[in-house]
Amino acid sequence: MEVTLRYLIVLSITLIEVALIPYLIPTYLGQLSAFLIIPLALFINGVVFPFILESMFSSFAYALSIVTLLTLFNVSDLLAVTYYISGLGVAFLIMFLTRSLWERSTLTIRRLNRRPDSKIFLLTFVLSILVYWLTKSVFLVVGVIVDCVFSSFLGEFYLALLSSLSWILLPYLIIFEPKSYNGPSNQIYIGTIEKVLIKGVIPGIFQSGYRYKWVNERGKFYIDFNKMKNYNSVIIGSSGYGKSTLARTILSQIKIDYIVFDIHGEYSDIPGKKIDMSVNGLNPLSLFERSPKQRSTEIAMMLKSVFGLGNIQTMTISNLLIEAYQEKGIYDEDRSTWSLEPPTIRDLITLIQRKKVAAINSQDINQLKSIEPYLLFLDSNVFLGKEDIKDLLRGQVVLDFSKVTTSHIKYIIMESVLISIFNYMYNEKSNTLKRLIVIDEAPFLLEKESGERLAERLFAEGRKFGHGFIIISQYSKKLERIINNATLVMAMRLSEPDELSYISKIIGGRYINAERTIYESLSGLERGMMITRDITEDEVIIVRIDGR
Ligand SMILES: Nc1ncnc2c1ncn2[C@@H]1O[C@H](COP(=O)(O)OP(=O)(O)OP(=O)(O)O)[C@@H](O)[C@H]1O
Repeated sequence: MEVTLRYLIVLSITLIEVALIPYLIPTYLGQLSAFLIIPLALFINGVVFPFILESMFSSFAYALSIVTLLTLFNVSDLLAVTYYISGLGVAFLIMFLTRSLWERSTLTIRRLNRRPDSKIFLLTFVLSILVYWLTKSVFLVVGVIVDCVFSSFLGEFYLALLSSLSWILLPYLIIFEPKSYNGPSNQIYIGTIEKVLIKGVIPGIFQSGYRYKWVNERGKFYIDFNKMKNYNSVIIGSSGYGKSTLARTILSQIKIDYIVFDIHGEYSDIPGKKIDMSVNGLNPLSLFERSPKQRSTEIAMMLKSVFGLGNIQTMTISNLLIEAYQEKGIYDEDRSTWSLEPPTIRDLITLIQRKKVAAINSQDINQLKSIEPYLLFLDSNVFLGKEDIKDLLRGQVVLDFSKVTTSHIKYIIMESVLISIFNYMYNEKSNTLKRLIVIDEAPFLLEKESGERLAERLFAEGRKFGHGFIIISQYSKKLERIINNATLVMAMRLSEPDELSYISKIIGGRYINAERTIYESLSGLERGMMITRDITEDEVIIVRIDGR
């Protein structure tokens, strides 16, 4: 057989394998292909190629191209190369036992060139530049050079040409057909996948179970909210590593309504109306379609959380509120009155002052006095907003809290807006995501008991009504009760050991060794990188976020 034809056959086999394996990986066999199909293919190649090429040396030279294939399929460790080499070993044995083949093969050794072929050096130069231009990979360039030099000593120009060409063709086939995560429709592009966590081929000797390691991956990472079990996600990471940037990347592409709780004024450049909460404000005593009694309890509980009030103070406020609603003609039993204009904090203070004058015993006066300072503290123009909250929150909205001066007021507005979202949410069921709510600096809300309870309910019940949440936090404290209802946890660099182990456990799932590997990487992630579990592939990946 012609030498050229032999190399063409070998190259074609490799290319067919490369073309077929990507179709097998995502669809049918998942990670199994990396552990079964590739090693098997490599072993068979190792056995068959020496017979086709009629040379052990050429087959070995070709092994370098095989390394490319391995690298591209993330089976980049030396262990995997041994599948091919062991195949060569089997071929060697067969050749040795069948003397004729052995003799033909050893002819190559005798043919070894002492003076390398200059044509091949020129070829090396051209191919190296081409490979670098196409792939920007020094690894592949080194592969071409080694392959060519090896072939030049064999004096086989075609081997140099064909096996080097495979260093270009293999990456070309894969680079230009990246593995797609989550399909092309309804997607939000997040960035490029750089690594994927895979289970090692052999169980660890000094530890129980398989060891996990990161291998290079190529592909794009998308979020498709409608494919999520619930629409909730958590973004966690130390300050300055890109949490808000990631949220902005999502929001700048999303087509549906959203509400962003922007605590530090970091979302001014995304689409949508920006509302300065220090100016517009809203009346926290609005009913938001609740009954006056329910709403009075909610407000009293909120003030209890904010100021750490006692039970008697909380009850006093609740009763006062019911009275204040009644003074405005709003009654629990008459639903038609619920749409009347609600009282304000200022009305509540006036009511206390009137009641103090009218009180007949000192106990009543003292109770009223004990809550008065808190209400006076909240007597702010911020709470005199007359705009209908429903109109305020329609469409794509950024609620800018950066100019609201006191944290108590900030919190009360936040909780009131969330309660209104919560109450209006029940009006309509939905099978798709209709509105995304982004809460930056979530601990600010979650540290208060009433805020935590509210967030927990919203997280658990939002899906049915087409509401999804993105909770952003620097630490996991207080996230425990909501994180289990989050489909996607996107973690950036963390440094606290407790945080690291908690989040690694969440992302790593039930595999203890995976958790260890994630822990180590999470503590050293660069800015703009994250570790997450891809929900469609169920793979843990490292993504470089395309920040906007
Ligand atoms: N993916 C990215 N690509 C490029 N630059 C980024 C990326 N992510 C973040 N940065 C840069 O890092 C800086 C901090 O980012 P960002 O404000 O998003 O961090 P953060 O985690 O939200 O911080 P904080 O918790 O303090 O709000 C910004 O200057 C931003 O431009």
